[in-house]
Amino acid sequence: MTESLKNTATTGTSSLLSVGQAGLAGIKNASSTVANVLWSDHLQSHSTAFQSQAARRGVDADVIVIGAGISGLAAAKELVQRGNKVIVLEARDRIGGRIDSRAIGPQGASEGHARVDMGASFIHGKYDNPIYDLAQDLNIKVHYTSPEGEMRILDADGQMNEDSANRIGFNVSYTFFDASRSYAQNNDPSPGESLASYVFAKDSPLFQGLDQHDIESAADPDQDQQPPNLRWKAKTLGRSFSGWTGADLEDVALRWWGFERDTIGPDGMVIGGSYHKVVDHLAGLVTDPSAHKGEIRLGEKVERIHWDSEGKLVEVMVAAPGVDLSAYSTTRTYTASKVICTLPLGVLQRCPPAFEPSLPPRKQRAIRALGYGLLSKIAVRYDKAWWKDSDKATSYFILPREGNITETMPPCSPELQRKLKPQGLMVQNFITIDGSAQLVMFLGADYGQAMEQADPDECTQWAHALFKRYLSPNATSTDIPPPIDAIASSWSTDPYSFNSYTYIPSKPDSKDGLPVTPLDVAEFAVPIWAGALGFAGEHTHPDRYASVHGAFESGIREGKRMAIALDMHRKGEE
Ligand SMILES: Cc1cc2nc3c(=O)[nH]c(=O)nc-3n(C[C@H](O)[C@H](O)[C@H](O)COP(=O)(O)OP(=O)(O)OC[C@H]3O[C@@H](n4cnc5c(N)ncnc54)[C@H](O)[C@@H]3O)c2cc1C
Repeated sequence: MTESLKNTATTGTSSLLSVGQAGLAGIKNASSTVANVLWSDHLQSHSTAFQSQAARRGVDADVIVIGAGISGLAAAKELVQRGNKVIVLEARDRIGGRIDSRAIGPQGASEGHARVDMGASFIHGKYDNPIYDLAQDLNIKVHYTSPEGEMRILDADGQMNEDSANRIGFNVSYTFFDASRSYAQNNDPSPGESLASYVFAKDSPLFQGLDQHDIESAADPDQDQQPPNLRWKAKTLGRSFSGWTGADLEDVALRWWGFERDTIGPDGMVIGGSYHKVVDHLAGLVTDPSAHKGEIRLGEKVERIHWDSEGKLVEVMVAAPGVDLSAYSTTRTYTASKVICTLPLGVLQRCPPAFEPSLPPRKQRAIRALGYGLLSKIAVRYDKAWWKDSDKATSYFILPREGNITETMPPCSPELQRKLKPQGLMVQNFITIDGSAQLVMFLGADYGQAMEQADPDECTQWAHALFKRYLSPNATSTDIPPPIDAIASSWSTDPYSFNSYTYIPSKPDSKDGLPVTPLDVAEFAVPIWAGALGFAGEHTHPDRYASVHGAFESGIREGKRMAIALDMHRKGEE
């Protein structure tokens, strides 16, 4: 956060750092105090007009939206376009939340220079997906993997022939995306059964067609033993899908796997770290200067949400991050008829604001019981690409080596290493727009935790060594340049996210002992406080949780619902 933001937030004077189409550059360069000051000046006039209208009604806005991630921005856009006054309160000094197109390299985030998407980078499903449609409208380049797949399974020893690699690759994606889903639907797995119990079962399609001898003589990979036969490789590759679920497959419920009605068609990778264009576009619509209806305020951490049921108002109290809440005079209160809360599940679980009155038991159960997993990334940038297929959005899967399963484990203590199960690592060739070359490693669940706890420089060296060994095993070290930059994510400790996305766990709720189901996700979509407090965010969409498109749709859903309620109120139809 910049000094100017910190100051305004703690003194309680105006921190009217809003986002407007013309001002997006100011937001992107939020580290530049000069840009902020200039932008604040511009906003003073904009907000004065806004406040004088609101003041007449004794409230700051019709609706306050908490969080400027994609769900909050979608909700705010919907409300503004339907004629409502909206303030979006965002704790960070940037918009986008778990969409985080980070500048990498010396030039910063100016247009045409390198960025990398450290949060969402794929558009999952081409059809029935509003994010794909938006990307088309905004001319965002999306790379679609061909049906044959630009997927390379890599074995540092070069022992695996192409046929075996293809077979394993097919088995893993078929088992994970098709067979397990139809098994769960056509059978009646108990709520406690895990996705792993099907995927790694002895007769699982994961092992179909693999060498019979290998299958019979397979050692249990969990026993930290040799031999890396094909069955073992398929299993370690299968484990790398903890990046997809955010959790070990042992922790994900089989029963609800494939229950969702999700988007259709292939996944596409957003090129050049440009996912931010989607949120920038929505922010522009929210703060459209011709409408003067919406504002986005950064550096406003919501600490308390109070419903005045008699006055039919909701008060939202904000504090500068780190400010002691007992010093209420240093905070600011916003008042509105309604509030939409898009705080991530991780924030609601670990560091929620005070809800007054407290959240009803069913909402509390949903918060407690749902799983919230981790996907981490480390992006390493080079002057030029030295690996094959650097012009394609290739996914490389690095498999552990025989006799050296710790090599593919992030740098961590021997105790932690003993807890990690051997698993493959997905590395994405990340297509840039500035001519530089980037490799991004995806690490799910425990691997992500270990990486995010480690020293970033050590992680970079570890990732670089793995890339060298696996992506170009025959090159001499002089052929391969050292990295020029690297960024590692920190989603697990980020106080505005605390991990990455929702999953439905196989473990029952710790308090009532009952199974967790998609109804717990649906529970979030139910507004409370006589409709004054609504909820949006990826964790509130039973069909499309854990995704950008799900979060977006949840925001549109809540924005629309509140706009209708406000219209009815204005017409006296309540
Ligand atoms: C590493 C990673 C990779 C991913 N990859 C993909 C992908 O490829 N494709 C895909 O579809 N999805 C992906 N996802 C999931 C997707 O990014 C999320 O589902 C989606 O962006 C969530 O949007 P949201 O609006 O629900 O939440 P968020 O984006 O988290 O928005 C919530 C906002 O609330 C703010 N906030 C938090 N606390 C406070 C507070 N106290 N006061 C005020 N504001 C607060 C946060 O700063 C944040 O801006 C990925 C996520 C991660 C982390």
